[in-house]
Amino acid sequence: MAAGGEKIDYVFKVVLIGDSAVGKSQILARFARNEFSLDSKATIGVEFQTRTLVIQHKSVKAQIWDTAGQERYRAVTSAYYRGAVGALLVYDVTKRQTFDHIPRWLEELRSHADKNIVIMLVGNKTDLEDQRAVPTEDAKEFAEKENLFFLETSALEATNVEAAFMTVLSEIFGIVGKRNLSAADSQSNGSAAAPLAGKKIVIAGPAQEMPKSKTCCQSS
Ligand SMILES: Nc1nc2c(ncn2[C@@H]2O[C@H](COP(=O)(O)OP(=O)(O)OP(=O)(O)O)[C@@H](O)[C@H]2O)c(=O)[nH]1
Repeated sequence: MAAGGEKIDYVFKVVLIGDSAVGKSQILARFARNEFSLDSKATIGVEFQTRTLVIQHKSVKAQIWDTAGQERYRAVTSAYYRGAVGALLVYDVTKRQTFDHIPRWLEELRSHADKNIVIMLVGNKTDLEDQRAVPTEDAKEFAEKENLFFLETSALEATNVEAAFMTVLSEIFGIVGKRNLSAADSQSNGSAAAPLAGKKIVIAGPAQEMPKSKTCCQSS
């Protein structure tokens, strides 16, 4: 649930990548609005949606970016990955080719995104079990080898979509939390975020910490 809409502690940018028609837009629709559409149109360019959640009493705005799997509709790659702290690398469990292309997507991700980006491999459309072409074990093995999180989902049945995002966001939260702790340790005045106060969100490094707003600090 959104934390009242007024106070955001963190904004985490997460990108969705994978071949066309694996279900990226529907995974996003399920997570952001709890919606699903069977006649989903191919994405052209880039879109994003947000959802605000609470993780360990902090309000986290997940900004999820979705782009076209089709090469001709893809936007400038480096801009898409800039500032991303998490990624869902999606294939369709009923289409072997979409899984075979995963190493290419991973390579693109690793060459454009921050090296500490948290990556989740996602096998979507598990509701079509009778058409399965990618055994769970194959994907699990690949994920272990490449050090990725792994889950199978169904955007249609709302299976594991929440878990996929929550795993990535919680992991990012853990990393950012640790980093902020060490930043506070190294600054004797402990005011690491103070120079940003009152300004717009600054995309600096892989994660963004929101400055505390006036409303937040006066009322608390
Ligand atoms: N059965 C089933 N169909 C799904 C699921 N997720 C998506 N689809 C369908 O698969 C088709 C493609 O879904 P999209 O979400 O548009 O795929 P995409 O990866 O965003 O495609 P691009 O925008 O071209 O990159 C649509 O017809 C969806 O309704 C799922 O979990 N189960």
